[in-house]
Amino acid sequence: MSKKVLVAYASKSGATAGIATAIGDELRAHGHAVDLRDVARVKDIGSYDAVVLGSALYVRRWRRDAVRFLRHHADELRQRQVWLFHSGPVGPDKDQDQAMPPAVRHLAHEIGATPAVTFAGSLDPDTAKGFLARRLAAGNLAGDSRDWHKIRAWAVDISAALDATERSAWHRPSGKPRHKHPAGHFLG
Ligand SMILES: Cc1cc2nc3c(=O)[nH]c(=O)nc-3n(C[C@H](O)[C@H](O)[C@H](O)COP(=O)(O)O)c2cc1C
Repeated sequence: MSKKVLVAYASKSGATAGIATAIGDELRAHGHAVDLRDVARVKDIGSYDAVVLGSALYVRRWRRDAVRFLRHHADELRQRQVWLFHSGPVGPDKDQDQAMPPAVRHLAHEIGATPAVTFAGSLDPDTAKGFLARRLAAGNLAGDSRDWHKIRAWAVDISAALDATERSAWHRPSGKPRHKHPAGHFLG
């Protein structure tokens, strides 16, 4: 059954936005209605059945707009299926899973989401913003490490979980947070 999905991202130099676009495309290809948005522009999530949120990692932190979104919409997110990802590692460490920043881990627990999936990122000398980014992009971290196969496979798993679940099953008017994704062990 088709679901309405918000795919939101917090991206400084475009790599995470590209990952979110690929996820949105895959969900659409599987019949879901997708809104792809910069998270800073999302005001209302009331019309969505599910939310996919991704942030770039900078100095082990999520972008502020993504954390703000989780905090601001925590009550509504708790009533929905939510998947989180972050985009970060580049260069020799591109395959290393990254820990969720403590604030994000806390919020993810609050809303009952499984831990964020790590996707390798991209550091492009042409789009790097800021002195430090440009310096790093001039060294051996430069390049696009995004693994489109892994990203699309994750989106396919999300689509399958959406298909398998009636929205009403996620509505929890009250009570303590609990894990919502029975399939979370292979999604997270
Ligand atoms: C100054 C700086 C700090 C970074 N810190 C981290 C980090 O702590 N962990 C990580 O995995 N990647 C880190 N990265 C890599 C970025 O997360 C990666 O380039 C990402 O894909 C950028 O996403 P964006 O283009 O959407 O902003 C850092 C990059 C820069 C330039």
